[in-house]
Amino acid sequence: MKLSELTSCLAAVRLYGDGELDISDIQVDSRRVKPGDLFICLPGFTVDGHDYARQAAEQGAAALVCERKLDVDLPQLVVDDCRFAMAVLSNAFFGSPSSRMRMIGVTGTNGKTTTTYLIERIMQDHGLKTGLIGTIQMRYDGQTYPTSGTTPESLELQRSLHDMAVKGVQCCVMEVSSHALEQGRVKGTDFRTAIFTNLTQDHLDYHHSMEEYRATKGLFFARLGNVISPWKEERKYAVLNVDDEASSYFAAQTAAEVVTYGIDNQANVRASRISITAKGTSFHVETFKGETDISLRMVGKFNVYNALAAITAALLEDIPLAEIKASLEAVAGVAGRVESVDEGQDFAVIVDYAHTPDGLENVLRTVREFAGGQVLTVFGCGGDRDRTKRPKMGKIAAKYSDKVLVTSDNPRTEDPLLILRDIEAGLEEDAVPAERYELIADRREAIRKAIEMASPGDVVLIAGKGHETYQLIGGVVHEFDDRIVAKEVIRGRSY
Ligand SMILES: CC(=O)N[C@H]1[C@@H](OP(=O)(O)OP(=O)(O)OC[C@H]2O[C@@H](n3ccc(=O)[nH]c3=O)[C@H](O)[C@@H]2O)O[C@H](CO)[C@@H](O)[C@@H]1O[C@H](C)C(=O)N[C@@H](C)C(=O)N[C@H](CCC(=O)O)C(=O)O
Ligand SMILES: Nc1ncnc2c1ncn2[C@@H]1O[C@H](COP(=O)(O)OP(=O)(O)OP(=O)(O)O)[C@@H](O)[C@H]1O
Ligand SMILES: N[C@H](CCC[C@H](N)C(=O)O)C(=O)O
Ligand SMILES: [Mg+2]
Repeated sequence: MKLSELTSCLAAVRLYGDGELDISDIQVDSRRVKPGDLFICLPGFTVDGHDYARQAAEQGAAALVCERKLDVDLPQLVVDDCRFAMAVLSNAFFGSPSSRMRMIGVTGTNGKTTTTYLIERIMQDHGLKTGLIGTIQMRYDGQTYPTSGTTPESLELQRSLHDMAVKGVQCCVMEVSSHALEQGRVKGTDFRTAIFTNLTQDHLDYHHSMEEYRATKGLFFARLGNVISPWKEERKYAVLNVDDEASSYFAAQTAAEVVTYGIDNQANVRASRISITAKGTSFHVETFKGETDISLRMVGKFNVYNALAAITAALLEDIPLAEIKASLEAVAGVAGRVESVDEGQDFAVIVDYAHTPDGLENVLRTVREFAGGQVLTVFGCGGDRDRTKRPKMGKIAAKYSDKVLVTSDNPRTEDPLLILRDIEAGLEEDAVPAERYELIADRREAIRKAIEMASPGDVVLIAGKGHETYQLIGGVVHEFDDRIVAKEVIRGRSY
């Protein structure tokens, strides 16, 4: 594609140099630049991509996109905001791939991954070739690819959507994080349906206040309909959880058709008669296309919400309710979400990805409902993330557990002991007796201790890392999987 063709899709831009040269690819990491590539200089949170322009040039970059004219002998597109320019250029370069498939996006503090998995299953079973992008992985056309976060950067996203389109993917369901909305990672992506799960505290390190966090999530609904592909039906849907008060705020922001789901309040898709056991959750659902009973193999009231969101999105795709029911009932669960570790022991061990106060409270309430004995909770909080959630999670863990083992999650660049102390501050504030909790920085050791302590009928909940197969300590990535560690300890205990 010619550089000048690309510039035409950007509003405010100054071009220095030859616009007629061909661009073979786009890169944002100088280390990946190949001859003929366009290098976008991203002013990052840790380093500035402008400092790597020279290296990109040495590796054969054809041109640069930057926020100030650089002293590098290459054609340059000077823009106001490289991150936003990246989204627009990537979408144009890859030929607006989202316009070639049904896009369903899921945002909210908790439940995004689970909801996307449920939707993927329904779409696949219906015979639609479906792609999935989110926290655990990206997968389509029989292949899985690792992801480094929840929502990819716009360049990677458009590249992946393009590949999906080439491989005949008809529908893509993806998680849309608040970081992504703030940074314009999904800018230009043509969503047909935008789903909201819930809004509770997380990421206040990045968004500063709940109002700001909500406003960022609101961008998803406010922008829905801004991108309209000529061949697609123009109808867009905002699927909102009517039991979450943020929904009315989003409803007021969107031009799309609002479709609601919920349990406690009147909704277009509403569940009732909920029954939760240790094996699963059943409920009755009334929808705008009939009613039925559904028995999920996943536990917890929160999974009823995730299922309702998936049902609503699927009905909007004209999938019959009976088919939706069959697909949902076939899902055994999502990796690392209330996942049982069963080595034949006489107590339960559950690994869960709850890493927010609300997530932890939900999973603990569920666990308490079917625990035949004590609840022993192992959890920690990630470093370089919202500090204010730490004491809150400490309080919640103590409220619903008989014993709490406070340990490390991914400390990242923080001192693990200081994170533990932040959590302990919540325990102290609630005057939790010292014998009801322990601080053990080594996660393996904390898991070992909890499992050693368990008696028949007890539940050991290991929260925060779910599917993760690593632990980030300092700058080092260590292999670590709660499920494997728990298995090893249980096996060791039985001999
Ligand atoms: C805060 C944040 O969003 N950071 C993202 C940001 O990193 P950054 O700005 O620090 O990047 P940087 O290291 O400063 O580099 C700046 C630029 O220089 C370039 N560079 C750098 C070195 C070099 O030798 N050559 C070079 O060209 C880099 O490729 C980059 O383009 O840009 C990077 C790549 O473009 C992202 O990977 C990175 O996400 C980091 C890993 C991250 O932790 N993000 C989290 C907070 C996040 O986005 N989470 C959300 C929500 C999670 C959820 O609740 O589900 C998510 O969607 O994952
Ligand atoms: N609808 C829900 N409401 C509240 N908590 C939930 C809900 N669904 C799941 N959870 C809890 O949150 C944890 C994370 O769930 P899930 O991975 O589906 O959320 P997510 O929004 O994708 O998280 P992330 O922001 O990390 O991508 C689960 O392990 C569970 O404990
Ligand atoms: N998407 C979340 C995941 C947190 C998972 C937890 N294990 C941690 O590392 O803090 C985040 O990046 O904040
Ligand atoms: Mg997720």
